[in-house]
Amino acid sequence: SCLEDKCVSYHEESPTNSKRTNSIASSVPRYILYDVNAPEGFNLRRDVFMRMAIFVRSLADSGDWHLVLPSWTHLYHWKSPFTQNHLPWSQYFDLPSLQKFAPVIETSQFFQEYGSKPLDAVYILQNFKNAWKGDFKWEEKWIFENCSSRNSFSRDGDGLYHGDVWGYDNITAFEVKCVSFQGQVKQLKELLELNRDRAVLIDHAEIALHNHFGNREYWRCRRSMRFAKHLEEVAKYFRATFLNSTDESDGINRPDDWTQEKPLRNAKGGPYFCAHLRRRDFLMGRPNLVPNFENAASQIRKYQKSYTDVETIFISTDASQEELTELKSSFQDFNIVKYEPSPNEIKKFKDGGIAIIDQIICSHARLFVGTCESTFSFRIQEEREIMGFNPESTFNCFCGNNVTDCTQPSKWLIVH
Ligand SMILES: C[C@@H]1O[C@H](OP(=O)(O)OP(=O)(O)OC[C@H]2O[C@@H](n3cnc4c(=O)[nH]c(N)nc43)[C@H](O)[C@@H]2O)[C@@H](O)[C@H](O)[C@@H]1O
Repeated sequence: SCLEDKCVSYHEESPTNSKRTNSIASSVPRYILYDVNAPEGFNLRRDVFMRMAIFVRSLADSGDWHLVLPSWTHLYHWKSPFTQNHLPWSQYFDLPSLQKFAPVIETSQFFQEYGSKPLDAVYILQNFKNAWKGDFKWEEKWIFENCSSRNSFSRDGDGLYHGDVWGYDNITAFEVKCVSFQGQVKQLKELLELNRDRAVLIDHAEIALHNHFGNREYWRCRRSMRFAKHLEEVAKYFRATFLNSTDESDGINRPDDWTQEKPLRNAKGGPYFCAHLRRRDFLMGRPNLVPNFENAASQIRKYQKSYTDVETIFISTDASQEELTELKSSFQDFNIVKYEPSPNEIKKFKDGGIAIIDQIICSHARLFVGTCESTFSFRIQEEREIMGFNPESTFNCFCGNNVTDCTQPSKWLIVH
């Protein structure tokens, strides 16, 4: 927890504190904004969202707090040649479902309600300098310290800090502080209690860990992350048209309202396998985990022994066009199906939406084999847990080249 002297000096150091909100009625809306390390991908960001949503939900008795959903800026992995900035969460997720778990609002609503006033505080989380080194000891702690890396905020003549948040370059704040932070997200409450702030931005929120990974609260939050209906519709049509797969025939019973879901274990899935074959930066970053296509196809053939009636394989991949030709020849013994969106669909759904459609189709397969350590695959596994598949059909990943018996994913089973 906060070391006392640092907490005190925080107040003394702040020359603009007089302008900060210092007393507010409990009914006044208050806002937590957050941001994530720029290079992180979409599916890790979903996990960071969960940590923050679970945290903000836990603040229900401490004021009218809202979590502001960070509008999407163009992510590194989004390769289509048009910019994809300032996208709302409703582009990808069903907002009413999210709001049944935690008080979340879109960035646009935050600007409407809060206007262009300076944020009260920006807390930039960073790892402790000695983290994981020498006599490092794991404990929950945080402390204000000098910033260990550059950030976008700088102090101007008006005494305010000006910076760039989510691609908006006109954000101002009364205070910007770096916080060496280790431990669970719930520690952020101590930071919030230092002042009666109305709007606080937590940057590098990925540094704060889940309060509890995999408990009931975790899964309730995860279940609330229903995809946007327009993406669900496309995936549903694709499954019915090209994969002979409908919820009825696949034994899937998912009520429209996630709070009505019951624990189930009888999902069967459509008559197809799904292979998630992660390429691109994974080939560089985790080469030992990525098999070539020939090898991947022979691994699927082994699974086929337990699923003798399945001959169709749905391929989900970020492979390049050139790689796809090779992929198709390697899998030619199978009936290969791939979702290939038209340019119009890519413009409409964006790269994130196309990836989600792939994920939805994969999550309904009879058997899923993913890429080890890919968060894209992890999110599919969770989706299958929610729908009630046999875990044996879900927690599988391809072994890299020259490896016959690799570590398979941990079975994170759903808790209701
Ligand atoms: C090596 C690490 O990998 C981590 O990726 P990893 O967990 O797989 O998963 P993501 O963080 O989602 O990043 C991968 C991104 O690549 C695209 N992508 C990957 N697989 C597919 C697919 O099957 N279909 C489609 N349509 N798109 C795909 C998609 O935009 C997705 O969000 C990154 O988050 C880290 O930044 C780092 O690069």
